[in-house]
Amino acid sequence: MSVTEIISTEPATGAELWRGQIGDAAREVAIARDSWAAWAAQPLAVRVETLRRFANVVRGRLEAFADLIARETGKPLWEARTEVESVINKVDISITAYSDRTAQRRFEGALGAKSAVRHKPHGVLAVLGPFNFPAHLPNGHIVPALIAGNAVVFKPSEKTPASGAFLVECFHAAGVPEGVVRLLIGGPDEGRALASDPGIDGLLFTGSARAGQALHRQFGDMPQKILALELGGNNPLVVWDTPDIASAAVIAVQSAYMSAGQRCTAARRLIVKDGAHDALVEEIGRLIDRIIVDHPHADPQPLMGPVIDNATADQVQERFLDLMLKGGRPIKQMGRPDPALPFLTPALIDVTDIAARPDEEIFGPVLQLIRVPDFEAALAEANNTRFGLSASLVAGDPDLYDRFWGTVRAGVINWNRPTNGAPSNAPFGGIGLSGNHRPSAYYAADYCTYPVTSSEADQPRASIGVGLRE
Ligand SMILES: NC(=O)C1=CN([C@@H]2O[C@H](COP(=O)(O)OP(=O)(O)OC[C@H]3O[C@@H](n4cnc5c(N)ncnc54)[C@H](O)[C@@H]3O)[C@@H](O)[C@H]2O)C=CC1
Ligand SMILES: O=C(O)CCC(=O)N[C@@H](CCC(=O)O)C(=O)O
Repeated sequence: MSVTEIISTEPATGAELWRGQIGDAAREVAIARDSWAAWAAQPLAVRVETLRRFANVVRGRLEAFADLIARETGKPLWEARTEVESVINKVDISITAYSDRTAQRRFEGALGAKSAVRHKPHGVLAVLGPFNFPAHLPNGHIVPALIAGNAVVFKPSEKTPASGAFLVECFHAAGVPEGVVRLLIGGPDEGRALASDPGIDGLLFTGSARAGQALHRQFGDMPQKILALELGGNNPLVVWDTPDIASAAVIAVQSAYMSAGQRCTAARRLIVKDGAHDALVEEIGRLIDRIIVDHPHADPQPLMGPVIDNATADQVQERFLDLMLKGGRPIKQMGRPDPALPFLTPALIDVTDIAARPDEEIFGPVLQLIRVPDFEAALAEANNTRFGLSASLVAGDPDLYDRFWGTVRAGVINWNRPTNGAPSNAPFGGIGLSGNHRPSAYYAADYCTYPVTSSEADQPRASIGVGLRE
């Protein structure tokens, strides 16, 4: 029997939250195709004004939106509120980015002509969103795409369709024509159908490396379509020679366990100097014991809610067990207080003695400790991954940071700051398996348009200087 509905349940309770019909990618793309030219023909000021209204609509619905995101993802309410703030802030940032990155440029050309560089929208862009930031991350593609004059077909994650539907409703309420932002409900099958629809001009994807690789293969013989991939990470946090153990431990905990470890920028590997790490590990352990893991609306507010669903909790537990079977030594065991629900307690495991450590992203609250003899080995270990999204160094010595910055391969490199919490007013993307060199956030403006170079004169101007007989 074919599935015709997507049902969204609250991870924290298992209660049904939302249900909706699975959509038809071809239909949504056709509607968007019919609508995009009129949107692109609007003056930029009209599109900008419409997007500013969208920000106001979201602002007016902040509490309802945050409540929905908290219920649907399980993230704490305070964190869901910060996600909605990011949705609002994205508008002004994207307007600035559009003029900064894609403004018209004119300069002197040959024979008194002028040269000009202007940008055009692609047409219809598909957006596939992840579950962990079901509003902020797809919004980070949709807003710049709309400002640039594209139409969008957005498929939220099958795990967070209600948040996706809410977001689309806000665009429509603000006056973005219904045909210009289309909602496609569905899972990977609908994602594949959307990605292979001949009517799209490009795909903006945030999600796992595995899905990103599949899409990259699918787009292999379509160089004419823009493909932006924002993928996962196996991010290192190196703590070296710092007297401030308390702050280092806080940075480690924030990096590893915010959003229950379900951030692409979460620290997965904590790299420390062998023999000098005991105090740090003890302090992290003390903090872990104090972390409140609870329902998103609980009082006091938790640091972490559940992971997204029971299947994910099972997988994360299996991966933790697998690290133990391979020789990892748990410092803080992963707990699951209620086996029927996906609440996991934060885990810390020493994997130094595992000879071939799996270079995989464990998308949950697991931090792997790796002890190394010297800073050279720390740098090598930080780079011992196919991914390259974020990396942080905690150390007092600026020379160490210079070496770290110069050697480590990642799109986000921080000093005495967590690996996560990247700003929206800077480019955001990774190298290696973390993306395809089309960074998002501030640079999303780049992949939402293509540049057109023109040589222009108000009268024909030409001269063949050589090669003609008198
Ligand atoms: N670099 C970045 O900016 C970010 C990356 N992520 C990454 O996203 C992942 C977590 O999100 P998930 O929702 O689990 O990712 P996912 O890859 O499972 O799903 C993402 C979206 O793609 C769709 N999809 C899945 N397989 C597909 C396929 N073969 N073809 C077409 N569509 C497909 C899904 O339905 C969903 O809408 C993590 O790996 C995380 O690191 C998450 C947030 C930010
Ligand atoms: O896309 C932006 O506007 C900035 C990047 C961003 O928000 N990054 C966040 C969340 C991404 C994730 O980890 O899933 C972060 O760095 O924490």
